[in-house]
Amino acid sequence: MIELRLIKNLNTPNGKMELKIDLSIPKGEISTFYGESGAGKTSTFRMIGGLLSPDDGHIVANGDTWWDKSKKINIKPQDRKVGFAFQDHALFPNMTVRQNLEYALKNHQTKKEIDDLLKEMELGELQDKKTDMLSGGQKQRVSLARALVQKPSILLLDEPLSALDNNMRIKLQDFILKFHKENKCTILLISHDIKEIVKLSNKVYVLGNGEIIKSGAPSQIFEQGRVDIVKLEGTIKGIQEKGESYNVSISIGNNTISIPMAREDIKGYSLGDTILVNSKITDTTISKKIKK
Ligand SMILES: Nc1ncnc2c1ncn2[C@@H]1O[C@H](COP(=O)(O)OP(=O)(O)OP(=O)(O)O)[C@@H](O)[C@H]1O
Repeated sequence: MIELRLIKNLNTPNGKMELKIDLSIPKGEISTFYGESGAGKTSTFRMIGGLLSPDDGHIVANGDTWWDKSKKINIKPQDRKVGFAFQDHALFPNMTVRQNLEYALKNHQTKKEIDDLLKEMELGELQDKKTDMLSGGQKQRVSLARALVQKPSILLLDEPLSALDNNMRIKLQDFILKFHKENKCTILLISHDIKEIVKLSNKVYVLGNGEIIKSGAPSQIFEQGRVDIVKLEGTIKGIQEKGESYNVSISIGNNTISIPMAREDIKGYSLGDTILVNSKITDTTISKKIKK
């Protein structure tokens, strides 16, 4: 659990904005911050990471106080058990990809952990390249890899996949889910991509003008806006007869949704099938996945 009570006066192009966050973020989940540009998402993450000082409040992460105005506590960024991938990447430009990752290794960790990460994130071929030679998307992948090296219990990911092509983006979304499952860490994500948010998040906090204006499960948040969610890949986890129709539960990344289906529509589908979930969350159908 991360307890956040943050007050910070920010200077925006439209004048002063008071960022005011009062939240308890559940442990072990993926929670996403979503909202208009300039709402204060990155500033919130920078305060959790210790890169920006709040004006008032406290930050308590899994029982450890990282910052508390009244108790005069301010733990250094490197002593907070947090990994972060920020939009500016903050890589060492004159070091290679591998050296950037090795720099983050803790004493007890072995170089094999870097090898595994390079392989999983398809960075092997780039490992000896200096990071200032890389494209924006490649830098973004290195920055994400570096955040994961120490297997931190809390990860702050500020639009970690925004510069990637669709294929790589989907691969790394799956990798983030796998990493989350294996390490049981708490992930805080900033994303503008609704498909990505629905796939990855347990909970969404919508930030507007420095305050949380809405929070809930992704389906609740995006249902209200009737946002198109086209073609998300899922797996059939359950088919339950309910009178004349069926309830089909489908896992999509970190979420499970349940949709009603008529007897004739369910023919040809079985447990474990990988399917595509089409259209709006509020009006969902499924279709066969075409094998490439
Ligand atoms: N150290 C600071 N002191 C004062 N104001 C700041 C500081 N850092 C950022 N700001 C201002 O705070 C506002 C919110 O910025 P922030 O980057 O947190 O928003 P955001 O929601 O992450 O936006 P985006 O989605 O565009 O990244 C901006 O107008 C920014 O100029």
